[in-house]
Amino acid sequence: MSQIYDRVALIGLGLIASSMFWAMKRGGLAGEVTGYARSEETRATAREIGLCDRVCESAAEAVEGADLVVLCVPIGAMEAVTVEIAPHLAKGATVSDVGSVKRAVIEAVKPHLPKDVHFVPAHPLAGTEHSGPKSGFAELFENRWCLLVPEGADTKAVARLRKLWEAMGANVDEMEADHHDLVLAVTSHAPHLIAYTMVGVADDLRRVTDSEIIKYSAAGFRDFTRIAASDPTMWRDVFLTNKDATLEILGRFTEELFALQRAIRTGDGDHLFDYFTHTRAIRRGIIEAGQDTDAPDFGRGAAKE
Ligand SMILES: NC(=O)C1=CN([C@@H]2O[C@H](COP(=O)(O)OP(=O)(O)OC[C@H]3O[C@@H](n4cnc5c(N)ncnc54)[C@H](O)[C@@H]3O)[C@@H](O)[C@H]2O)C=CC1
Ligand SMILES: O=C(O)C(=O)Cc1ccc(O)cc1
Repeated sequence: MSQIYDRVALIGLGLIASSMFWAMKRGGLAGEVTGYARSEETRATAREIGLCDRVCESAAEAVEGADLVVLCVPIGAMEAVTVEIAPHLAKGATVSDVGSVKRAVIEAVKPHLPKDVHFVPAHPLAGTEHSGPKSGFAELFENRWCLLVPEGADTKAVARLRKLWEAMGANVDEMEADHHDLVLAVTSHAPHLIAYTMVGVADDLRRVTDSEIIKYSAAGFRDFTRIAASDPTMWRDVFLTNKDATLEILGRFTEELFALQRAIRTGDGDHLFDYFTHTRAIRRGIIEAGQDTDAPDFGRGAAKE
């Protein structure tokens, strides 16, 4: 595959940045890739494992001369990083990010960028519960969606970034920021919160010992524990910044949960049966649309069925 950018800078060297690096290297998609992470330890690990062609001592140094800069830090760090790099960005460069929430990132980043750079927010819908520089792999984005939220950005800059994500194996769609945040609240953010809660509940239930929880974990609970092992900083930031959409979905969730609770208490088998028949149809619809991988890890390189 041919080179799409001459110089890419990755700010934050965790799961997503390292997966991008390996995918770009595999495909020859970037000339030089520079990287920066806040912690000395992460920078040392990156140098050790060959993550990035050049690991820099500051974000400012990393973005110098880059034609693409991708912010791969937790959402709460996006603004500070942008303020730091803004004076050092090359004229005509594209700045993007991979944050799980889009409106908050746009509000944190856009006001600080010079007028002569293009801002094209992005969100790859691919990940695992692992984090850090060693957790990435080139196949992470294969057959996964990457949503671009261009909000009127230069069409050539958007098309070039789309090309990069497609070359890394992703299917690309464009979406408006608030809609993105609502869709993700339903499909990712609320489910993560429910998983965190379920694992917390199991832990509270002292009648079920830890060893029993581990020993008898059926697939459903096992998936909850996997999701609940996700990075606490990242997920704290997701809920703090996608507050309204998450609260709306959780409101609906608790209403439905109470209705099911009532059906169980009153012995209303018809309600339960109809509800589960409806949800089964939704699942089958997803499979027929070819959008389920049945992979144990969401995003772990499984091909579309
Ligand atoms: N983990 C996942 O499954 C997915 C995460 N995302 C988004 O991608 C972004 C990064 O997530 P991961 O790669 O999973 O995180 P990670 O925890 O693996 O890596 C984050 C990196 O950012 C660095 N960092 C933190 N604060 C910094 C700062 N102020 N300046 C410079 N570097 C800083 C950390 O040292 C670390 O190297 C987040 O915004 C997250 O919402 C998007 C899709 C999936
Ligand atoms: O590991 C999982 O189950 C995920 O859901 C991965 C994931 C986490 C955050 C995102 O914004 C996108 C994908």
